[in-house]
Amino acid sequence: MPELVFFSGTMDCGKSTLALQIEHNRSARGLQGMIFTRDDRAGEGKLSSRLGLVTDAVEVADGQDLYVHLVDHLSQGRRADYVIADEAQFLAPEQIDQLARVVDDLDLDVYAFGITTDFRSKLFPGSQRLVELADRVEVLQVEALCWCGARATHNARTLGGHMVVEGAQVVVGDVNQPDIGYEVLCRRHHRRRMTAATARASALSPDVLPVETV
Ligand SMILES: Nc1ncnc2c1ncn2[C@@H]1O[C@H](COP(=O)(O)OP(=O)(O)O)[C@@H](O)[C@H]1O
Ligand SMILES: Cc1cn([C@H]2C[C@H](O)[C@@H](COP(=O)(O)O)O2)c(=O)[nH]c1=O
Repeated sequence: MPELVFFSGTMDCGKSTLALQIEHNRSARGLQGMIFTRDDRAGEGKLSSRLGLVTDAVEVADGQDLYVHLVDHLSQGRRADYVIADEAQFLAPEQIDQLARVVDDLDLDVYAFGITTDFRSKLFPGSQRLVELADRVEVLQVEALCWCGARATHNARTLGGHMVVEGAQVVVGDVNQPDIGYEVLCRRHHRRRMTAATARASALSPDVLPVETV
């Protein structure tokens, strides 16, 4: 049975790498994939991994109907044996419904990859819809780690190394704004807004001893 699978995890846990591996293994056996992405750090129409691999992809636009895109593609006599959607957190909920329809009505497997929550630990609308609709949600095996060594479960946005909790939900990483970065943290340190830089700074500052009053 074809499936809608949501591979989810924090940033930097290997989602795009896995997407490229699935694509490689299937294309090595003569299958052809339809690859969707949106706002990849490598630029428009690219699916890239931090390991340096990159492939061409269809850049999804606002309001684009992904089911219609597949139907048009197939009715032109072109092939699509499976579908990959990277950066799926950036898709609209309706586009996730369209991907579910691709599974159910076109009998194609759809592998979606994305982060579940944003820098404030709130669900992205696209990821929420994936959790609601997916046949399976798979958490990636390679753990990203917090600076303290615990498993990283949350994504922090940083400004000059300091965690911020205000701002737009979507700010693509590694492009345009050099001051803004992302860091994965465990829940404890995300709650305390303690990044690697702030932890280092507080470790360096001299202990403040309680002052005894007479
Ligand atoms: N220099 C490196 N050597 C080995 N593995 C690396 C290196 N740089 C990145 N990685 C691996 O790549 C992962 C990030 O891959 P990527 O697919 O881009 O992540 P995601 O799409 O989840 O953000 C890291 O978690 C790490 O396992
Ligand atoms: C937490 C968070 C992330 N983003 C952006 C930053 C990156 O461009 C992608 C995640 O890509 P990755 O391959 O999983 O590293 O999402 C964002 O726009 N808003 C956020 O809150």
